[in-house]
Amino acid sequence: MSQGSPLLTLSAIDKSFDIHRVLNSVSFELARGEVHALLGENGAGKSTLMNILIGVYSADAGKLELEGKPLKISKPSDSARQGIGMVHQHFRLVDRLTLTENLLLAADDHPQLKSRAAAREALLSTAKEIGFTLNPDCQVGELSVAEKQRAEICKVLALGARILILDEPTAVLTDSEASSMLAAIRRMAESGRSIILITHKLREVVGFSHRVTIMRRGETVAAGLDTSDLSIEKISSLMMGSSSTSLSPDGINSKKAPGNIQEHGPDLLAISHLNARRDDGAPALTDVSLRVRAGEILGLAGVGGNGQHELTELLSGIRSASSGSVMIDGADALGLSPRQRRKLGLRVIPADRMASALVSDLSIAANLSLTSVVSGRFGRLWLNRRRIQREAQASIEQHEIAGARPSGRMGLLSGGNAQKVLLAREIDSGMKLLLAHSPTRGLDIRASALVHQRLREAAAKGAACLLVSEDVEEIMALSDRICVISAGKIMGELPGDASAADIGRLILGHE
Ligand SMILES: Nc1ncnc2c1ncn2[C@@H]1O[C@H](COP(=O)(O)OP(=O)(O)OP(=O)(O)O)[C@@H](O)[C@H]1O
Repeated sequence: MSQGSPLLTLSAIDKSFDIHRVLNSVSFELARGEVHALLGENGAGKSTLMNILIGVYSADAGKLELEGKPLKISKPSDSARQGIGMVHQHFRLVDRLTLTENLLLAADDHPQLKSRAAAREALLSTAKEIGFTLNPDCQVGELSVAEKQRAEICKVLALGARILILDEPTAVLTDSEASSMLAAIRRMAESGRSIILITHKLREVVGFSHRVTIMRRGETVAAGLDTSDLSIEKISSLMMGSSSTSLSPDGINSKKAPGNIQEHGPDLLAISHLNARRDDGAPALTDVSLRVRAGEILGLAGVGGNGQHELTELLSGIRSASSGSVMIDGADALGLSPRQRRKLGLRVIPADRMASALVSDLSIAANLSLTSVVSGRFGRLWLNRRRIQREAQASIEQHEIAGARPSGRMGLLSGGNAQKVLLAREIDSGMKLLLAHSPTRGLDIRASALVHQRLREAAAKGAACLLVSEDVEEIMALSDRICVISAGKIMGELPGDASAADIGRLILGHE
């Protein structure tokens, strides 16, 4: 990392939405060739600050400077012209096009990338430089999540980014994919680029970043600290205020709650010899049998892409099985709609909450009441809107959904607060079986701990919980029993106190 004058400086940035002050005199400084982690709890203001830098929002006050000169950014193309690029969590690639075509689509301001051959060559040389392999002629829709991410990074770099903002780049990756991504990020910095790494994973901050800036509630609480002098405990207390370090680095309370393991009741979920296919016709699930009893959490561990997605869709009622049976609370559920399964007591926290469970264009009250409206609880002919608002306000208070108003738009909530809305809606008195898929993905330490607490409480009250997660620590922290899935097959069952090595052996197919 090069010393000397900073490459980029943001000083005393203010931003409000209506009367809500989101950034309060925030400062941030980036050096040439560094990986600079930007850290803060859900809702701290990280995305808003970065959106100001890339021209999506404009600041109400404050100053931006690039190489000591004022930087004027009023729209995204201004930041791109200055060599600032962002890779968002939801990739901006068109699935039906090849990677080369995606680059051409984004290359309006880049006459040197106008021909297909030039765009293709730019992608290949960028990939080679940072140690990625990619095929520029492959349709993006055929790529895995990790490949799409590499593709998006190459696209942004090929467009000339020298400052690269990465928004939680490892959130959707497996452990080994994440390690190679982090190593590539270091290589990008070594080649002179500057990286802003937004992450919730403190190990990535300490292990892979040169410096860290920490935000809390719209303010900078630590600016540009050298990570070589910092422990994970110190970072976590700076992030959350001093009261806070009973949580482990990734937000996982390492002990199961005392009394969590109780006398388990009857099977509320019984899956027998289930077979299903993927969208492309290949086998997704082969002869899967599982049962989850009242009062227990069954963890389903495995590397992502091994049938977990299809299993959750199938249990939710949005994918069909080729054979086998699924019983929910003793009733045959396979032929039932999602709504009928809900009546049996099934509640679902899907992996991609914004795509499959929440409606970002609707209000928070509408999202909280969505399922009750369908069931007629707020009236059959006319909706009792006042009651919907009143109950939403009570839910917001009870679940401490910061910055939320019943009439506020769902899509504007931060990730952690959006998950709280979903938990508030799904964990209700009618719940018997909770299916939670990667419930803490993208959440900060405190929000993750809250989700874990909710799962434990649900089990303690007698619900059966199926926790599907790629995060082995999460599985170990919460599960009473653990099953391992690989290539769509259940590889075996382990007790809740099994070690990561035991789980790893089953994932690899070794007894
Ligand atoms: N366009 C907007 N209108 C109103 N409020 C907004 C808007 N964008 C963000 N907010 C609010 O600003 C606050 C900061 O949100 P922001 O997304 O910047 O946080 P974050 O630190 O990136 O959180 P996360 O880690 O969950 O992504 C939140 O309370 C959010 O609801």
